[in-house]
Amino acid sequence: MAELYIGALSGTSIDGIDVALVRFAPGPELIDTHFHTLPGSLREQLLRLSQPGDNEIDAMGNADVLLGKEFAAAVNALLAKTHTDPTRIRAIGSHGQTIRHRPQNDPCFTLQIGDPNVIAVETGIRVVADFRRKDIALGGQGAPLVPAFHDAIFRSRQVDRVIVNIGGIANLTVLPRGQFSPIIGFDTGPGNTLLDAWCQKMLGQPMDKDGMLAARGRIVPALLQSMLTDPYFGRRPPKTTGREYFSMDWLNHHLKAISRPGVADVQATLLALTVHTIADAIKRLPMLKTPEIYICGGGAHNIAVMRSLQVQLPESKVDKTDVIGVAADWVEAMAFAWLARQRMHEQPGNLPIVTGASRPTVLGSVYLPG
Ligand SMILES: Nc1ncnc2c1ncn2[C@@H]1O[C@H](COP(=O)(O)OP(=O)(O)OP(=O)(O)O)[C@@H](O)[C@H]1O
Ligand SMILES: CC(=O)N[C@H]1[C@@H]2OC[C@@H](O2)[C@@H](O)[C@@H]1O[C@H](C)C(=O)O
Repeated sequence: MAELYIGALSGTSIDGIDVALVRFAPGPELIDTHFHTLPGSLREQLLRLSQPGDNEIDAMGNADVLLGKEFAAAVNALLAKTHTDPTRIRAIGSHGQTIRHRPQNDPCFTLQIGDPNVIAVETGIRVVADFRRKDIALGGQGAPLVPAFHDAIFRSRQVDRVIVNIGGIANLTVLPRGQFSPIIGFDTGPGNTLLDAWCQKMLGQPMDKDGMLAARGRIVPALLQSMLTDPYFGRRPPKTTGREYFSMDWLNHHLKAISRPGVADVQATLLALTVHTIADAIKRLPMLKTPEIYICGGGAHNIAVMRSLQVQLPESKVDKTDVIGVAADWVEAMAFAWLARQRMHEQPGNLPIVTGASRPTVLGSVYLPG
């Protein structure tokens, strides 16, 4: 029997909440979507919580509830838009908002907020949340989780494929055409986070729309080389990272040695960093024969990013995931609908080969409205 789920996510760009209504019959079909803008004050609070600071517990407790309300509002708006009664939804899969991810700590941890109890009560729908920590309890990094979903919907028998999500952080999934070849998945490094941060700082704009500022600049080779020396890029997977690592402090550290860099030149160099680290990660993948490369996440709209990826990977066709059936903006939200369904069907959600966990496991806890 067909089932309806809603996937909800606020990603590392902290630009707003993506919600997707998905029908599983049993393959997933995207029915409709909604993007819910976060109030500016809450966005500020979340950005602050993403870096170590003062009085974090009070700030986190407050943001946890406020964000839960925003997730509920986002879901309710989608239900209204689609004239869907809440009783028809089997569950909401809510990722929440990552405010800290410390895969290198001992013990490592990850923290997502957006209280699922509030979401359940204010929507009247059961919520599956806390998707990452069971994987961490089993020795994994709790991320990336989307590779299992990519495998479920994007794997081809004929060609090798690489799916690249360019969100705040960029992550990729390698889907070899052979049924039994292992999937590879990891975070390549910064996606849009530094591009957004520099643009915000220098121009007061939340993003460099279509890479226009970057297109006016020239790459600063010394800055690019300095950033590329970061050990993260050379590390072997499993590996994940976050905006608390690739932060303005990280950029300022590398800028120190550069005398009077131009605003557009730094933007161009940051764009080159994103593209270079993704392309380099793909070039170093074993066993792939000219894979097809499909991009999702907000970075797929950055024309300059897409063009330069194609230049760096001339033998492959670089395209958006739209051409293989899912609009680039909605892959992640759909993935959390899928993960909620995995939870309700008591099926594993993680891929140990990707996260480093000791075994596949059912992910997430269930929160009831009643
Ligand atoms: N037209 C555009 N031009 C340039 N950049 C864009 C454009 N549209 C979206 N973006 C970028 O995409 C970002 C949002 O991407 P997305 O929603 O995939 O991030 P996210 O889901 O928060 O991240 P993550 O996958 O890391 O959790 C914006 O912050 C912006 O940098
Ligand atoms: C801890 C965390 O929130 N990680 C995100 C982040 O954003 C992109 C990349 O880094 C990815 O590893 C992950 O999100 C997706 C949804 C994932 O788990 O696959």
